[in-house]
Amino acid sequence: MAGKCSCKLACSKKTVRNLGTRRTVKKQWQAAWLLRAITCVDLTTLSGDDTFTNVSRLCFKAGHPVKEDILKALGMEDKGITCGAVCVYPNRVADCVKSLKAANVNVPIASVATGFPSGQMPLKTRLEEIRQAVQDGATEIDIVINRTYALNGNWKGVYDEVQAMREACGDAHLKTILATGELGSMVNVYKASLVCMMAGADFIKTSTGKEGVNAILPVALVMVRAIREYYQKTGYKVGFKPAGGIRSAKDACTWLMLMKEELGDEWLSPHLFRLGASALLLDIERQLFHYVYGKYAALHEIPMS
Ligand SMILES: O=C[C@H](O)COP(=O)(O)O
Repeated sequence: MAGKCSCKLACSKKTVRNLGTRRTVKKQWQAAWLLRAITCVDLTTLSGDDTFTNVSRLCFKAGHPVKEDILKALGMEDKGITCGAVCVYPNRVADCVKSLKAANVNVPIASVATGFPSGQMPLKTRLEEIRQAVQDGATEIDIVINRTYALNGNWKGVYDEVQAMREACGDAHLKTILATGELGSMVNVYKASLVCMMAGADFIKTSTGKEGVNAILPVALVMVRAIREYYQKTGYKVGFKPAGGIRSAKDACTWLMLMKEELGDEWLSPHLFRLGASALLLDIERQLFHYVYGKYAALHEIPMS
């Protein structure tokens, strides 16, 4: 991706290169950061072969993200640590409602909607999909923006659609997925971020996880700076959700550092920060296991990850 100003782009690259190195967290501080990361994870399954069975398992895991013995060793067994939400296709929302109830787990249900991931459907259908997901029990909706409009510079079109989606959500939180890997330039990422926030997004999210390039730090930096600018100008705090390809505990810490450095401590909690990930929890649990037991877990030792 190339922005108009190569100097700014070089600065962004330097800023993000330093993120994982300038500040590193180790030992008990790393364990604390990882537990914090867990509370911000939107534990996700978005597959064609999703069934009630794997969705139930996901829901249970979202409510019990770390094994009891590890939590006890960390003195955190009574802190009610859960993931930020579960994230599924609209057709699986009812499965989540049933599974969370059966497991006695209180975790929000996020549903992707609006013809995820491409969004190539009539607006009427996309809005109906949102309403149905909310009616079925989703309290958070992850929509995709219209990339055709964005690439053609039709920002009014993007704004109008997101605003209609905002309305269709009712009380549900709206996360707008920019699909930055398909936006073609940093300038478009910046404009799309602002347009979504102006249209009422509660969160802006990098990617669907299905693009060729998903959550990457240089692009995220543009988005979080747009959030900062929007906050400074309007007083509204908008959340940030990187998603797609986030797999390691180290990555999770780096994303938290980005939030701390660019937006401050308030953006280190689930109401303003989420990590969209299907496979991140395994590595986080492995690292916590290592911190507690001084060795890496065999897979059978953390079977629910
Ligand atoms: O919104 C979440 C993403 O689809 C998850 O992507 P991932 O499977 O690469 O973690």
